[in-house]
Amino acid sequence: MVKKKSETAHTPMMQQYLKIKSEHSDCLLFYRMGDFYEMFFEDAVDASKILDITLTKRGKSGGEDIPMAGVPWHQAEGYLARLVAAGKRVAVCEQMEPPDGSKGPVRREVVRVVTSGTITEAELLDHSRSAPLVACYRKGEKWGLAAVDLSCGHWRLLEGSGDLLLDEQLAVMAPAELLLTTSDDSRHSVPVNRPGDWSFSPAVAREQLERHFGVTDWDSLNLEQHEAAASAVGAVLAYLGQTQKCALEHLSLPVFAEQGEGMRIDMRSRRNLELYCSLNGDPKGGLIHVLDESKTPMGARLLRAWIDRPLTNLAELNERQNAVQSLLDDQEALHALRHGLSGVRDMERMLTRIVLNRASPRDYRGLAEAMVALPELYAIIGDRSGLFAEMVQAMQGLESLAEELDRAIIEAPAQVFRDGGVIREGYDAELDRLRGLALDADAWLREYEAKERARTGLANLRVKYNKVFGYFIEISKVQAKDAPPEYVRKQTLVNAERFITDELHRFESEILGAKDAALVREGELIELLRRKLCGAAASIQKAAQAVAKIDVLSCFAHLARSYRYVRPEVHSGRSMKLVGGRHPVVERFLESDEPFVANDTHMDLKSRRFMLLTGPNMGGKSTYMRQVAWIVWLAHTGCFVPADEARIPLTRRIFTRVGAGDELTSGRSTFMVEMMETATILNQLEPRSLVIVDEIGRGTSTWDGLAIAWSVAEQLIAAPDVLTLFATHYHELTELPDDFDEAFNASVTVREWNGSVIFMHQVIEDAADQSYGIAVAQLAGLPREVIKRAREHLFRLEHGSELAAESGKPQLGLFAVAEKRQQERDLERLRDIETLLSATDIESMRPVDALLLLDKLKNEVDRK
Ligand SMILES: Nc1ncnc2c1ncn2[C@@H]1O[C@H](COP(=O)(O)OP(=O)(O)OP(=O)(O)O)[C@@H](O)[C@H]1O
Repeated sequence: MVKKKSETAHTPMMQQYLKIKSEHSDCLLFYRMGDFYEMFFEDAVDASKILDITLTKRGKSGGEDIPMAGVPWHQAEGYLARLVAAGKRVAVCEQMEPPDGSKGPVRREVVRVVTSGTITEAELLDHSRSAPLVACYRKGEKWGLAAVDLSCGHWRLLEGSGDLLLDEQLAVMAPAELLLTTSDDSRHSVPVNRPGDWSFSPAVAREQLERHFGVTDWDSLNLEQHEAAASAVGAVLAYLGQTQKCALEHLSLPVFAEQGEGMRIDMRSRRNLELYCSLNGDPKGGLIHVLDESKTPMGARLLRAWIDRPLTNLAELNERQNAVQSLLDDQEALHALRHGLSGVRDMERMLTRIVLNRASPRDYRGLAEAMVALPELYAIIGDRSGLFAEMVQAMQGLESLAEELDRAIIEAPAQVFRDGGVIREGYDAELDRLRGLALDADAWLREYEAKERARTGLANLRVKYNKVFGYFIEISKVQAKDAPPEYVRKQTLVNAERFITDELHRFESEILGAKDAALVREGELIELLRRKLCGAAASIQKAAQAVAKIDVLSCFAHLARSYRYVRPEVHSGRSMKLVGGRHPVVERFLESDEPFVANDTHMDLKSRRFMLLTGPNMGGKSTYMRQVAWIVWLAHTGCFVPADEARIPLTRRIFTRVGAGDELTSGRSTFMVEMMETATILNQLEPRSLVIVDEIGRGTSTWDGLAIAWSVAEQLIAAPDVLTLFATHYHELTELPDDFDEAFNASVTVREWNGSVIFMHQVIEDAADQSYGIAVAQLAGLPREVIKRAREHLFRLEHGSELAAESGKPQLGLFAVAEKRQQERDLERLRDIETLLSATDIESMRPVDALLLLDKLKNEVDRK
């Protein structure tokens, strides 16, 4: 702990620092001093460790050195990123006036608090995903969420009830920062802030909306009926007010749109299906990576959002599919669109930085280029109807602003405004004049010199410049006496006299001031442009969203064309027909000499609602089941699907239980995770669910495992309106179709050749004949001795009863063993009850003890 001396003993600057720091005690303070942001005391010590920068000292406090560390202002972004990533909040304190040596320290103010949910700098953000600030308001079971992506200006408001749905929605939103009320003690892995319960209120939302957006028509936001969401909006806006301290014109209005539920897929299933990354954490193995062939950052983010939140509204889905089809049918337009899109940079985030006054000259240039590209894009789209009509409309009307911005900003501006030169020549006459003044100074001086020589007749009159006197006229000693009276003598040298004139003086102040004046003029022009852009912010955001949509739709069309995806027919019936289905990720990563084997899937609610999939390890069961899940999922996003033909029932939920790794860090074993996933499925099943179960009951004894798998399978078969694909290594389960008409067997084929196995990856409608586990183990390189011994054991186990009959010892069948164990356990329990009762003296018992005993006995019985 660094001791602080009383404030009066500090320099005025340090007093100012301490005052500002005390107002932002929960933040690290970036205190602007000239070209650096300096940090002092503990902030300096912390930052020097996190950023690996030198810790120095400046002045003393209580007799001890004050630690200091600093970062150059023009490199602040990278340092901010690292501090925020390390969980810090940083208050950025700027000099609010030019330094003036005569008075005390210059006025400084905190202009912004950087937190993980309020970052806007390109370097600190992943272009392909949004990182929203989310406020969560809870009242009993009910909750409201308000998510705002400050860097793009989008809102998303949700309401619902129950923790399960809330956790699911929060996980999909993936907030960068969460705002909670003080009573909300839920645990989260993202930074949490509690901005004060007062701010979670519709009244605050109203007041803030009026202040920031001039909104008085509260009804238009549809928040009146959604108090929980409105309360969350209040918290977000109040927090942004506290941390951003500037206008937020780029934010769209927080309108509560009835989103309908959409398809629900819990976070575990998303992980199991490898949506964002492969199970081993590699993003390249995730579906998003494989599908994201978008051209713009806005497109990449929207693609993720569409895949993240599949639709269950058939009309909306159809609109998307129609748009994709229309581009697929017009290759020329598709090619031209994708070409046009590739030059469009991140309009949304550049605009945000411009509105928040944090932009670099390159943001202005980038936005100019993006806006200039819009007419070309809507010209290609032409008069297509449906979704396209809306998009074209959103992109129109910005032409003159785009033209002006393009005319104003040079082609390749510098990273910072400091040295000027950002505005093009010819854009502003006054700027051109000021710049011209500086440039033409030499010519003017030569002209002036010639004019004065001619006027005075002094042949050796010279106009010169030095740093001490500035511009002056020098005349040799001999001729100096003939200098005209308006020449004012400034200095006498051995051989010459130096003079100044009013005209020269005026010129000098103009020249010396011209550069500064040009910079100031440029600043004014940029500010004017900025205001115009702020005024058009909502339209530009809409245009950016239209660009994002065009990008995603053309990406879908491109995927369909490049990888042979077909348009799925999503229908309100219950049957599924996939012909030649493929796994979108696996098919891309296979070596070229190893083609992906396409497979069909036919399911319906009557006789084919439960597929029991058996077959050897490595046979392709997991791949097959995931491919079915992916095709169903993608079909609900508007994306075409990897198959030759696809007819898919409208699906409301996808559940998966897929061989998870241990979640040791969360203190759960493999078996525990398996059971939790299974419980989630069985407890939440609802009509129109698709269930994928890839192995169940492996982490425990064979008997327990088989018994659990069997009863889970029965439950799934009985569930109304649910389609299930169930892979297992328990061959005993292949008997299920004998007992249930709704179930059928399928297996992945394998061939034996020269004592080895060859995986055919073909799914056929039959149970697997054997398991090939030992053959796969041999392929994996298990020592020969172990394989040999395993074969002997296998033979003994498989022929156990025959061997036993031969040896005279009785052998029990699978269920006979389980039954015998159960009997033994029952007997044991009965003995426990007997012992308890015989040790009881009823005579001496108080009524309450009798009741307690009864309760104990009942528990024993219930345990059964
Ligand atoms: N249809 C297919 N066409 C081509 N290769 C495939 C196909 N399906 C699977 N494969 C290949 O086989 C490998 C193993 O497949 P998968 O993991 O699906 O087998 P599995 O039967 O689930 O095995 P296990 O029971 O051990 O989990 C995959 O990584 C893939 O390389």
